[in-house]
Amino acid sequence: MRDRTTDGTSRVAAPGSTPGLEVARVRWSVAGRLIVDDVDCTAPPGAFTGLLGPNGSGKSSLLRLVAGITVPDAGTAAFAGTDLASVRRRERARRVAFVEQEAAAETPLRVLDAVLLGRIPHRSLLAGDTDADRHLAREALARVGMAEFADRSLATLSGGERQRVHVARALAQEPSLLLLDEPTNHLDVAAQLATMTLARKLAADGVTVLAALHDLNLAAAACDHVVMLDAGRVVAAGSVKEVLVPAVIEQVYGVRCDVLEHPATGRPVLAFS
Ligand SMILES: Nc1ncnc2c1ncn2[C@@H]1O[C@H](COP(=O)(O)OP(=O)(O)OP(=O)(O)O)[C@@H](O)[C@H]1O
Repeated sequence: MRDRTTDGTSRVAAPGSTPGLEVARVRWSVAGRLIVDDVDCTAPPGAFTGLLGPNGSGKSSLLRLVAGITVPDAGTAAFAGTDLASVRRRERARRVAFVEQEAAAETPLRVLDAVLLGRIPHRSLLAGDTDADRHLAREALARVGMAEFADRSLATLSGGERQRVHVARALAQEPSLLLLDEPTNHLDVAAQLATMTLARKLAADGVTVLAALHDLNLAAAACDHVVMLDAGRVVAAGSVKEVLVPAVIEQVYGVRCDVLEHPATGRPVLAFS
């Protein structure tokens, strides 16, 4: 598995018994504009990968291509060695969960029922929820700290609460590949840290997690692997220590930064100036 960057270098991704997500030569244009420009990148199996880059760099577009919501003009996204485009919709929904950045307008739905939607790919078409489904859905709500909201109407929740319910729905789906588009949006600092800890835990349990993130310090603190996009292209990929360096940050964001070491974790901390 390789990440190919614009300087032509490539890097072997972290070893794993089965390949995780492998995006190969993916291109996507809309209205005559190239948005995702020949992207090669990987999300190693059982790791938490951060997809980074400035506003408009193509993070959401790439996630939507991997999720199968949009179809690339060229290239493939394979998971565990299988081209996802060749997988039937229902099977794909069992394997891949996607939490979008801005959820669609909410229908009046009870929180627990919203989470139970994640179980649909796992049951036969006419069957209703089972006790096991409801148990899993409640467990998923508990994992995102929303257990006591099960009977509330989704429409009455705050942005951050709703965001966590969408993550719970993705967890109830029991995916092997979890795609998250800015999962810490709307969240306070404690909820942000809890979300990152959860992503790390899921990865440790074998889920391949790919999350678009804006906060470079959250990515530095939590990710195993990062991919930096700029103008639809991969400009750097690798470990946090390899990618989150002053030269890359300055090139991509046009800001100066120093990289310090976290006194407790030893991970990089970026100080911008
Ligand atoms: N359906 C579309 N029609 C036209 N332009 C689009 C469409 N989807 C995405 N774009 C454009 O593609 C570019 C990349 O958008 P995208 O949402 O993928 O970026 P992003 O990195 O996720 O940005 P942000 O960090 O601001 O969420 C933007 O300039 C956006 O306006």
